Amino acid sequence: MWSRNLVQETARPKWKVADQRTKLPACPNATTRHGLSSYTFGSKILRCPAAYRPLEKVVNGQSRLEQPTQRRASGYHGRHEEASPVRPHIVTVIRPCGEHNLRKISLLLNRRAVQTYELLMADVSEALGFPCWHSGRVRRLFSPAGQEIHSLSEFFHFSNAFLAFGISRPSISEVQAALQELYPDNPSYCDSLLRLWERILKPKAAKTDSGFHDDVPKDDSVTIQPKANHLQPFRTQVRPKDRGRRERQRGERDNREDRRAHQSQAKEERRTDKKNEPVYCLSCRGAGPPIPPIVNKKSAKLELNNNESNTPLSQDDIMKNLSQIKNDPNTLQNKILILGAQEEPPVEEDMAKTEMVEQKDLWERLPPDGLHVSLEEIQHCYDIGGVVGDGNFAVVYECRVRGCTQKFAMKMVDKAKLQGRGHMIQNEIALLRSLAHPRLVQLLCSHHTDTHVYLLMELVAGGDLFDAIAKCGKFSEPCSARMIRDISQALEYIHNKSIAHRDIKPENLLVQLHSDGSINLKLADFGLAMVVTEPVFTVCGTPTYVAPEILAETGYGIAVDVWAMGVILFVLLSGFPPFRSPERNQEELFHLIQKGEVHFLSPYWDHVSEGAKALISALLKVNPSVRLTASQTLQNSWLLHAAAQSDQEEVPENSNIIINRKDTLRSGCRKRGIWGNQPKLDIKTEVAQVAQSEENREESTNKYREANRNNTDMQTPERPLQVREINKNSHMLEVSVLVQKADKPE
Ligand SMILES: Nc1ncnc2c1ncn2[C@@H]1O[C@H](COP(=O)(O)OP(=O)(O)OP(=O)(O)O)[C@@H](O)[C@H]1O
Repeated sequence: MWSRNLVQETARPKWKVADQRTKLPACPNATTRHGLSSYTFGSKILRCPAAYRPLEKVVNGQSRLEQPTQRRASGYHGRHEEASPVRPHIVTVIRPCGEHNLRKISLLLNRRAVQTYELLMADVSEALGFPCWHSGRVRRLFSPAGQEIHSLSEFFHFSNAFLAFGISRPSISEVQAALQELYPDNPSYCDSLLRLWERILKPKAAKTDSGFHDDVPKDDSVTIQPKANHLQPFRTQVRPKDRGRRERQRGERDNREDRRAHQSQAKEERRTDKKNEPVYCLSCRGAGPPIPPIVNKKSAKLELNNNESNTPLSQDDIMKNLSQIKNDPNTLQNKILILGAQEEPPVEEDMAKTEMVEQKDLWERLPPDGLHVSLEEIQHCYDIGGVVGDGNFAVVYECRVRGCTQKFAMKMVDKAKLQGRGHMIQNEIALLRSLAHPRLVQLLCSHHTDTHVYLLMELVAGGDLFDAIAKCGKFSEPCSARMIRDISQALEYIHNKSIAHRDIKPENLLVQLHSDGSINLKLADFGLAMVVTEPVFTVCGTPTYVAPEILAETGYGIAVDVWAMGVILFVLLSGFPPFRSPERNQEELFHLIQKGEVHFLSPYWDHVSEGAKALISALLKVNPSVRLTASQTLQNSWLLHAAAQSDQEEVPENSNIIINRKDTLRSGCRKRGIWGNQPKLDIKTEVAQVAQSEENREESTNKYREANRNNTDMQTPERPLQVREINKNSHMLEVSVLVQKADKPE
């Protein structure tokens, strides 16, 4: 059993899902399973044949409820009964979307972390690609034999496979396709299940509402609130008493259309705005004082120097100055001044001073920090600009305090999306308030309205490391060393406070661009961070970066962050992660992580120094007690040497670090954490295939260096990646993205 007092959990673990969208051919067959991945739990799936046997091997008829519970003979996993409903549990969910499309996911579920059935449904839906606001979101779950699931206990006892449906009635062929996907090797079992479904789906003029609506288009493009009255046969006709509701919904739809029209009009007007004018929401424009022109990012620097000199000060010096002139550097005003000082473009001094006076007054007009405010107050105080990033729970916008010239990031968290995970954002706010370090994204203040939580943060304008890797493919040793130094500094700081971030990954590392073209990383997203005082057992994180001790459930601590940093260093230098499953099978991936064997494959690693490889090996030690710490990493000789080299290097003007975020944002591949650029495990074949292109790249690299020396414009060849869209023509599926090794350098 889980030891309750050992679980020091403050944040609900995230369920991370591999990409699982499949387009079935007209006649589904075994090949349709290609590319699907499952969430499994290391080698444990292999050790528990009764409860977790692979879906394909399920034999006729019995659900898990009917199967006798088998005790495992070995007792290998002491803390759970293998069939215990509280044990981490792997389930597969299939959502038919039309006759030839379906979406399939496999999830590793930690029963203890699931709080309500509604939350479970929302998470499953989100994992399938239907967020809670989406009309196609999952409304009903069924076992393969057609029993509807109504509660958490049913969900965790019933089956390890489910069919998910939206509001519209599924057709028998959709169900058939889903069953064939679940049990491709067992057609007779599929047939017997299908007979049950035929009975369930048979249209009857029943008196009760089945919860499915036959008048809804199959593509779920219309939002209709579900009416769940379960265990009833599906109904073909709409009850008269539903009409009022439908009309209301139609009214809502009209409103939405109005809103959309308004938005597109606003967009159009923005487009015609003068070049260089900041883009702000037109609807908010009238609400506050007029926006002064964008000037004087240097102003804060001058003021903070206390007019003693015009030379830029480091942030540390500014902090010192601030405390000397009796100001508390942790006040909101000074945090913002300090951040302002980090921005570069020089402007006229006088204007700068005037602006500073304005800015100082402005902070008093901000809504109270940490308190509940109205939307009007938010609109009155802030100008919200364009989107700079989005995550599972939040959208981050560029913003300004009205009347102030400095740009910030406003992270808006939709409370509806949190669904019982409100403590995650509270946790993030509480931790960020207690932290202040140049390698961490700074929280300035927070507000909440009835519907949203607003976090005013330092704006880190260079995108995140995920996008940078997707753009550049891989990085030089000096550049990688510099980034790892930044991450280590951030980790050293939080680990000294016993805080584990628990979600170190490129998406959470923001790229700060300096005027000289150099970059630094800043650590963001503390949603899973926690103070670790004793071993933690909660399974969370992102598969590629998850540490073996998390998977082993032996208790973990801050060392999990260092493991993830080791994975990142590997990715930075090679462009693909150290532990990969060619079939995107999480079971295999977790097995490899727990084995912890790192292979530096030729030719990818041939040109990487032994020092870099040694550091990776020292960071990716399976045993956390012999793994390097963040402080030790900072003392590593390769890191010191290579990072110093990077500090001295001139950054080429055509450095490719500034990336077009649209590709990755739109595709959603960053959300799903896809590493499409991983080489297949059959490396011999691959080596043969890429040998030629490697030669080409070598040649091209030389040309690039030459071009740099001559200062001519040329794109970096160090971009072995191409973004390729698949399923482009299917309106049912969102665009999936594969990042592939290019045959030739660009
Ligand atoms: N201060 C910032 N400045 C610029 N961009 C930011 C900032 N904070 C976040 N972003 C961008 O927004 C994205 C989403 O932010 P964040 O990771 O905090 O959201 P989330 O919903 O909590 O994420 P997750 O899905 O990991 O829980 C980031 O990946 C990053 O690209």
